[in-house]
Amino acid sequence: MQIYKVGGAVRDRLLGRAVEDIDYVVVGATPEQMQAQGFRPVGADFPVFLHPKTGAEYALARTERKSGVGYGGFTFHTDPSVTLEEDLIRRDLTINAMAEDAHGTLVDPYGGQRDLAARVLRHVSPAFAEDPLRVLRVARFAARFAPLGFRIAEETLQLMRALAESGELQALTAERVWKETSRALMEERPDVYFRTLHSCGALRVLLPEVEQLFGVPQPEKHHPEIDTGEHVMQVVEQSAVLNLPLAARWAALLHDLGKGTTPPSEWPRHIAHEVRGLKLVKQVNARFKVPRDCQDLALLVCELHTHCHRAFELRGETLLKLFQKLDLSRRADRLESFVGACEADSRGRNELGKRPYPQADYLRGAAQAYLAVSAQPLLEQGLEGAELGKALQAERLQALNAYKAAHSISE
Ligand SMILES: Nc1ccn([C@@H]2O[C@H](COP(=O)(O)OP(=O)(O)OP(=O)(O)O)[C@@H](O)[C@H]2O)c(=O)n1
Repeated sequence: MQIYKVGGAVRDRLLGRAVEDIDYVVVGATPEQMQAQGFRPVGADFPVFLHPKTGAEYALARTERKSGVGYGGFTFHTDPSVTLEEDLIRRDLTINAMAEDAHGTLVDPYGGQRDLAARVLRHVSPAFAEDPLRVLRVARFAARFAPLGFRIAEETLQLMRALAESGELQALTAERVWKETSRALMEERPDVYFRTLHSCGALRVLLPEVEQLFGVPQPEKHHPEIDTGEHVMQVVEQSAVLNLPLAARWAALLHDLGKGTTPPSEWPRHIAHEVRGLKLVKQVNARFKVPRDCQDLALLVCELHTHCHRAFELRGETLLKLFQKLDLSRRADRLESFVGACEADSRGRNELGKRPYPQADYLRGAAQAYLAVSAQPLLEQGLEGAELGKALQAERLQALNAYKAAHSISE
């Protein structure tokens, strides 16, 4: 049997990037031979094995034929006569379809090096269409490699368009879509993922609530970019510039969904879009079985982002309600993500986005004042239950009013 490194490890080495995990392909072996050498099979029907010591993945060279729609709709053909070239041709992109033998010799039958040098994401062959998830993968690689100047080949975009139109994307499981999307959100240019999906027609299928923001105008005074879809893309981009965690990036993507349901007669204003957005955010969260912390933050940012922008105008009572909604006394960690997503929103507006955002520090200070109020003295006075709750809120309100007063004096 011959063993080769394949895929991301080869690509990343050639790009001079850190190699995280190494995948291997094995040519000329049977499952029985692999097991005899101590490799552990990953699943009953899947020709992938784990190395007994390193845990690295070793896949038998295989060809795939489609047998049905969706995940699990594959049959694998694997036998010792499948060649390395036959295995590589069914992979997604030329830059992912290179292999390297134990001596470091590169096997590159489909122009991976050429495309790396030219900064092109190009599919290897029509076998690309065997797995519709690849539409999302290409968009994710575009998001990752955009800072290096990569673009998607025109013929690959056409194939992605055809797949988006074929209805196959609907069959992708929630888990697979969320995995790609959450990984893409953590890339350097997450907006490029959504821009790519928008341009090939996949956003319409996967996230129609975001798709419908394109073409919706906002008032030029606050939004020189005008188009709501463009605004949201810039906000998502800024969420990465600010190095925000996943939940805040997800919230950045969904914060303005309500603007997609404003009657055109009201454009470019979007009265109560924060509340109108909530139903749509819930809908998207449920569709992709999004983790709880991401779900909750997206709802909070959707409902309350304008509060954050208007922080200086908020009365003590409103600040109190805001912090209660954020459940700050139990979830103090949430403040940074909330404020971060709101700052990304403020920055995602062309040149106007370069304005400072003093609201962030103001709210941080107010939150400190709120959290500094301790229940201990009240407990010592013998208060309990609803009475204790009421007294605690009164003290918090006092602290917030004092903070507000001190802040306006110092201004
Ligand atoms: N739907 C898929 C998934 C994977 N692959 C192939 O399997 C390799 C390994 O897949 P994976 O580990 O998911 O991706 P990497 O390329 O290693 O990228 P990443 O750095 O994102 O892990 C890819 O390079 C590609 O050759 C593919 O062709 N189609």
